[in-house]
Amino acid sequence: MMQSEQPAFQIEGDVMPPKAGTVDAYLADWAGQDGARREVADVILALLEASRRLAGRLAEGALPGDPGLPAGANTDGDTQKRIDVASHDLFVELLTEAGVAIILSEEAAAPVPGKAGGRLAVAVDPLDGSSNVGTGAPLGTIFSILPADGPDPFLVPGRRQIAAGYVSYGHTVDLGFSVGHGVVLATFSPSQQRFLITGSATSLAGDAKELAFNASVTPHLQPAMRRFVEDCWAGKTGPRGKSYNMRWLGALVGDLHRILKRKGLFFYVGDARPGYAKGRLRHVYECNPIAFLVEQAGGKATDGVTPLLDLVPTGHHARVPLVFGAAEEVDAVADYLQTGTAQAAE
Ligand SMILES: O=P(O)(O)OC[C@H]1O[C@](O)(COP(=O)(O)O)[C@@H](O)[C@@H]1O
Ligand SMILES: [Mg+2]
Ligand SMILES: [Mg+2]
Repeated sequence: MMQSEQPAFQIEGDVMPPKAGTVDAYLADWAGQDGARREVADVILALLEASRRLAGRLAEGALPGDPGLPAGANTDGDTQKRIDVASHDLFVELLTEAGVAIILSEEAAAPVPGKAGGRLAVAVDPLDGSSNVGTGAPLGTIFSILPADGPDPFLVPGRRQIAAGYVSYGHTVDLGFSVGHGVVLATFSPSQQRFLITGSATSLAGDAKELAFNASVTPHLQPAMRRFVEDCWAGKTGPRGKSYNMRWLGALVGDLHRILKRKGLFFYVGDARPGYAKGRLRHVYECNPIAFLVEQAGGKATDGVTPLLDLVPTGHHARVPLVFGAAEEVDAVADYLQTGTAQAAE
């Protein structure tokens, strides 16, 4: 697992705005003759191939056999479904083939060794939102690519990520990824069996008017967060001065994709329910890639106050509170949490 004898894995270069075409062509252009970039591109292509196969299986639903049948439990105590386990196996197999040294997945207690001598580590939530399986609502895959070095490649600040991305399995199969030059968006074309670039993420530099959070936890939120929510719902004449709408898909990747397309604010912070002191979402393979993508789109991602990418995960499956989206909304949450009052609102 430790590749400390290897040279540091560095990716540098100019910004390359996406242009129409396939993701394969974009990555080939981006990588050029650069060996390190080529390795990253190959890993992203392996992730996309796994996603393509997973999307095909998801589209068949229960016709060949119910993918939602229970198959065990993961380290977080979540019930695993057959499709959780199958998607884990698929991603580990293709990532190992692509030369990844070590893989951290939501569905395995410890990181899984991949290819000996590989220089990259991948953290992945192979199937996000799996409580949606069988309902037709969106599901997702989310991934983070890191250098496979140091005592533990995953227990490092998220700023060390080289690339991150997701695939959202909704009525379209959508990809968002970043190699550190903005967020490229693409949609899978079933007729061409390729991801085709559709553009880049909407700028998240300003404000937004859509909230995404599990509203059923409102009574358990700490007072400052409850006040934030109440002030948002108070609308134009309330302290936040505008009307908010609510969207919650129950799949983080789906909410992320919507926010990258048309802005918004997502939060899953700590609450008073047993086991939820740090929310529900896992630092390494859910929150870090999201923070990387959101910052690349001009937005912010914090644990409520501190930029998430500056924090060191306390364990492979550790949870962390997550607030992300349009920069001004994320700042407003931090103001409420720090002052405990509505004086955050202008
Ligand atoms: O409905 P809940 O339990 O509050 O949590 C929903 C959240 O949990 C998740 O389903 C966790 O991800 P997994 O399905 O990969 O465990 C997120 O996608 C979603 O945002
Ligand atoms: Mg998840
Ligand atoms: Mg999952």
